[in-house]
Amino acid sequence: MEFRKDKFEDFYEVGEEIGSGQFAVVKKCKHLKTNDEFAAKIIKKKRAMASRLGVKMEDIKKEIVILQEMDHENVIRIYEVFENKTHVILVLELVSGGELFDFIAEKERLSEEEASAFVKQILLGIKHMHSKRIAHLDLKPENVMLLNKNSQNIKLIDFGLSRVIKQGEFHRDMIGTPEFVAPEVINYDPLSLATDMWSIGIITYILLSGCSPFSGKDQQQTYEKICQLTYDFTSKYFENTSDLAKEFIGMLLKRDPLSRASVEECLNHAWIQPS
Ligand SMILES: Cc1ccc2c(c1)c1c3c(c(C)cc1n2CCCN)C(=O)NC3=O
Repeated sequence: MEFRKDKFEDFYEVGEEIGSGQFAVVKKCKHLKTNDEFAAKIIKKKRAMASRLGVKMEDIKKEIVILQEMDHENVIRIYEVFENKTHVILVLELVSGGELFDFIAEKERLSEEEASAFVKQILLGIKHMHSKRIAHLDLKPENVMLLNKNSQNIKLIDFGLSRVIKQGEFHRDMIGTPEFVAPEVINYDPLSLATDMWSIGIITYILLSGCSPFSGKDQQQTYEKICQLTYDFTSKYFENTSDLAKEFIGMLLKRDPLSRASVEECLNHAWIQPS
């Protein structure tokens, strides 16, 4: 797989930084010829084998291959890739609505109709990924972006941890964000497409209540709560939540990955907006 070796700045005007991670920053950029705006994810290449800084080219290529396979309105698109001595630059579709995380924070909680509409869009994006045997493995409100302010349209981003899960094959990997990882991640048991379904259960719980079912005072306590599956709907925020919504969450927050609802079963569940 070859990437453009031209100088990125000769074709794009680099704008403000809009995000940053361990070895990558995301900046707005403008295509000089067309004036179209994009998001540039600038990933630092790992220089030497011994170095801990940067991302291995094979992992960068895995993310790019997964992005190039995506073709769905609820999944962010990749347009082109530049590479220089020190970095790889992914030119990605820009969304301007910000993170679902911030949207929830501002609104405190959402109505069940709003929550169900968001969850449906996440399910449609995940259905597309799972249809290609790709698990996201880092689903959380920070990785669900709104197309624009106050729109119900969302796009899934950040496939740095995504994996192709071949039929019957399992991956073991300690990845993801503590609050959103499924028990099998903590127990180093096989990961699968069902690992994403657990995270969708967590996201739904947060959309409806504003609180996170397993978050503890530290990572250790969070992991314990996840493995003991100690969650409930007693929080005052669930007083007016329908049994249908609780049933939907209940069919996802199951310890055994094989007993969790699939993305199709979720889309057919009565709580998901018919439309
Ligand atoms: C308006 C805005 C603000 C922050 C953004 C983005 C867009 C954004 C984007 C992307 C990524 C990987 C991260 C992004 N971030 C960083 C935060 C993501 N959790 C992306 O692929 N397209 C974006 O618009």
